[in-house]
Amino acid sequence: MPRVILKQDEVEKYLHRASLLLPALEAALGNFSAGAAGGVVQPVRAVVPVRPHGGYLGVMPAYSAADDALTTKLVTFYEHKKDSSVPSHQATVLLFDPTNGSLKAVLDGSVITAKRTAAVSAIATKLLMPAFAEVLCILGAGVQAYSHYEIFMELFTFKEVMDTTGHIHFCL
Ligand SMILES: NC(=O)C1=CN([C@@H]2O[C@H](COP(=O)(O)OP(=O)(O)OC[C@H]3O[C@@H](n4cnc5c(N)ncnc54)[C@H](OP(=O)(O)O)[C@@H]3O)[C@@H](O)[C@H]2O)C=CC1
Ligand SMILES: O=C([O-])C1=[NH+]CCC1
Repeated sequence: MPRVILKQDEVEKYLHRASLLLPALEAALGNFSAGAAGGVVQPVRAVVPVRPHGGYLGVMPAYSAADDALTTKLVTFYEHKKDSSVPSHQATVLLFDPTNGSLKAVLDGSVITAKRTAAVSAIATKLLMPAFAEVLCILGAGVQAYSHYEIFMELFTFKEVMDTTGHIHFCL
């Protein structure tokens, strides 16, 4: 059995701001982009379709020599059903001891997925956004829309935010 099991509220406590992830993610992206010299082994995600139920299971293993971290995310994603109490995306992260392969921790992966994805978008935006951009437009209004809104409002300044529910938020 792993020594540590972190449920969603506990992961949320450690990751209370997605921007806490930025330095580690920038380093990880740099290491991945450096190829073999960066010491990241991350095969393309394996995806198993669950056709009768309109879903998928994705398996996302990785090893980072710089962090000496061995992990995999398991994620299921299903068609979003209106009024369902089950989120369309559910994830779990397993962390192993790289020296002997023992399972060290099982973490709820939903908060990690929401915040990591938004943080990576924010890194790309920091590098690519034109200086004159004033309006943030978010397509969709689900988990990712919220996590992107959260970190974009923390890092950037916009005059307006528009979403696909038709709401416009005036920021200045
Ligand atoms: N790259 C990555 O690492 C990750 C990518 N993703 C992807 O991000 C996307 C959003 O994920 P998530 O927020 O968790 O999903 P949710 O199910 O929480 O939200 C999906 C949102 O998209 C809206 N939507 C669906 N179809 C349309 C459409 N045709 N036009 C406008 N809005 C639409 C839904 O509206 P309604 O409620 O009205 O149906 C809902 O608000 C997905 O495609 C997901 O696979 C997610 C996690 C990680
Ligand atoms: O990385 C991820 O968790 C996912 N990408 C697309 C669906 C889920």
